[in-house]
Amino acid sequence: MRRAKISIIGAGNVGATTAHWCAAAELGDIVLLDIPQTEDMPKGKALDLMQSSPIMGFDSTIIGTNDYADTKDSDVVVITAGLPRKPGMSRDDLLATNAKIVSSVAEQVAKYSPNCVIIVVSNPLDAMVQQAMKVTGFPPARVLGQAGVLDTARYRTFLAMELGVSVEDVSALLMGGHGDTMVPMPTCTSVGGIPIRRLLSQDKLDAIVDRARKGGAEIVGLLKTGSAYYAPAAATAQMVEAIVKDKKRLIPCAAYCDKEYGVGGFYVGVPVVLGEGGVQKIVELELDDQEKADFQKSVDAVKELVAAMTKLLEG
Ligand SMILES: NC(=O)c1ccc[n+]([C@@H]2O[C@H](COP(=O)([O-])OP(=O)(O)OC[C@H]3O[C@@H](n4cnc5c(N)ncnc54)[C@H](O)[C@@H]3O)[C@@H](O)[C@H]2O)c1
Ligand SMILES: O=C(O)C[C@H](O)C(=O)O
Repeated sequence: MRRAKISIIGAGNVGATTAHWCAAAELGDIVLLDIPQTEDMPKGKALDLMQSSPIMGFDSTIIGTNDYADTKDSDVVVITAGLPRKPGMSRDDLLATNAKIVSSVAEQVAKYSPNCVIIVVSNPLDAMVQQAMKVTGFPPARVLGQAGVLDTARYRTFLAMELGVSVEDVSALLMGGHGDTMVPMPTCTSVGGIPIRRLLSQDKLDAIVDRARKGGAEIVGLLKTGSAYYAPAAATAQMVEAIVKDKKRLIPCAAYCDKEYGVGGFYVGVPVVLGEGGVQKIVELELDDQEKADFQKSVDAVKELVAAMTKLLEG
């Protein structure tokens, strides 16, 4: 059986850690790419990671490079290239710099791996994934963004901490954009099969939702030099796994919604079936009035961000 080829563009914190999780799970052979100015850094990280394989017991070839030719014919390409935010910044403050970076990366990805599935991680996520689809001209099913798996994992972690139970028993869903307007779905949250509202008061639930919404900023405030990477990389690796193993995971991703949820042609976090070829299906839920209003607010924020990006890029 042929191993999957996974290229990761941007060999910084999220990129290198995604390579680590993907290699440890034997998801395929990995190419870690960064800009020429970083010289041999991607090679160094790749070799270091390879040397952990006899200890950890995984078979995966990992190479580091500054040359897109090495990424040729990848099955999955993860884009983590771009600046992370610093304390006091919002993700949207990265728009101008990262839109240019993601555009140039997407152009190279389309040239060297015209049949791949792209997972965008760079922020501000919902605008970056829209730009990647535009530049590559790929069908929307093959371009998606990582946000919901991470945001949901944060929400699940805080719920498990509050209830003193295993994270494994907490099942949940968050929708909307990857920003302060993300939409938690208490009606889709349960612990060991028990609806969350039977276990937690509304006040406690609201506080947990608020912490999950601000989960990225909480880590930025603690790290001071950049943003989260262990959990974001684990979330990305889970998406890579779903694609290369055609697992058909039902998980939240930033997916292109046109008629779906009445979004009208933008990327936003929704539950999808993720497998071979990318997004196999967008799962449309009946939202209650509050969820509808919150989701619309989040979609409006994404639309504003994309409009700002278009203005920046077009002059
Ligand atoms: N979607 C999410 O949930 C999520 C989570 C965490 C981080 N992020 C975002 O991911 C991005 C990366 O975060 P990080 O912590 O790894 O940052 P980092 O600074 O550690 O790494 C970024 C890497 O991108 C490289 N890079 C810059 N321009 C490039 C280009 N044109 N081509 C290839 N590589 C290029 C840099 O040299 C650097 O090595 C940031 O934008 C961050 O906000 C998103
Ligand atoms: O918060 C950030 O800037 C990084 C990422 O989007 C996160 O949620 O951790």
